[in-house]
Amino acid sequence: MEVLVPFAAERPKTRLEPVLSAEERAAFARVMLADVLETVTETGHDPVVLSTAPLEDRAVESERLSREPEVDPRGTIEGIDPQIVIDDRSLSAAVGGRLPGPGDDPVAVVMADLALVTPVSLETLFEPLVGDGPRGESVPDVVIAPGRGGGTNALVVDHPQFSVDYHGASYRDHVRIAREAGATVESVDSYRLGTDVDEPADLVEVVLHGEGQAAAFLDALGFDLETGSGRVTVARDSGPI
Ligand SMILES: Nc1nc2c(ncn2[C@@H]2O[C@H](COP(=O)(O)OP(=O)(O)OP(=O)(O)O)[C@@H](O)[C@H]2O)c(=O)[nH]1
Ligand SMILES: C[C@H](OP(=O)(O)O)C(=O)O
Repeated sequence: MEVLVPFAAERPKTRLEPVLSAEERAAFARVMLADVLETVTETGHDPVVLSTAPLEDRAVESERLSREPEVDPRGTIEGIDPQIVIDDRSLSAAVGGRLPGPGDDPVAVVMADLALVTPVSLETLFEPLVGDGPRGESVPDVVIAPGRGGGTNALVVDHPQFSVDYHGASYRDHVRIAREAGATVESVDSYRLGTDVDEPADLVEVVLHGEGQAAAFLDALGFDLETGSGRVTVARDSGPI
């Protein structure tokens, strides 16, 4: 099964602008990508990065980041060597171009900003379609991991008529598209798969529960929890550089 990891290499993570500089956002996106690629590999699948631009071109020259020996701002993916496909079309067009046709193997799509993803959580996505359990009529054609806020954080597709329409309330759109295509859908109930890192508030989850390079990256930049009478937030020990 092909596991696609879409990646916006240019100007990524704009919604983190209140807490990270443009260079830090680019580096953080790369580090989260590295965590996702490592996790996909640990499940026994070979990830394919579907990137808007070559990754080599994204220089990261942050003075502060270069002073952090613990953190590689490009993300360490030693020994993984993922296939990288460049496609500068929109997200939906690029992913849609690689979905399975009649008779093809299933294709999975796992977003690059799932900084909490673990092999166990990813298996809950893969299991219904490509797991070792008994095959039967209950095997779904499409498995979806919804993201908080209406998005689609991960998918496995085994139906030739299914298509993608990302952005907005794409979870609802994908359920509708599947039904209209005559495909059966299963939804995955997972905190880790449901947590994509879009906004400053999402960094709380990474600081609290992250186990990979993304959590180490935030720690190196001085992020920590800020607790008070209201909801927990994050703060960093200096402003963006
Ligand atoms: N290949 C490809 N991947 C994309 C594109 N847009 C977003 N992605 C990836 O899709 C996933 C979800 O992206 P979003 O959170 O919607 O967008 P983002 O660019 O990461 O962040 P924002 O700028 O804050 O919207 C991430 O893995 C992105 O890297 C695109 O146009 N092409
Ligand atoms: C791509 C988009 O991601 P979000 O903006 O919801 O993180 C979606 O899941 O449709």
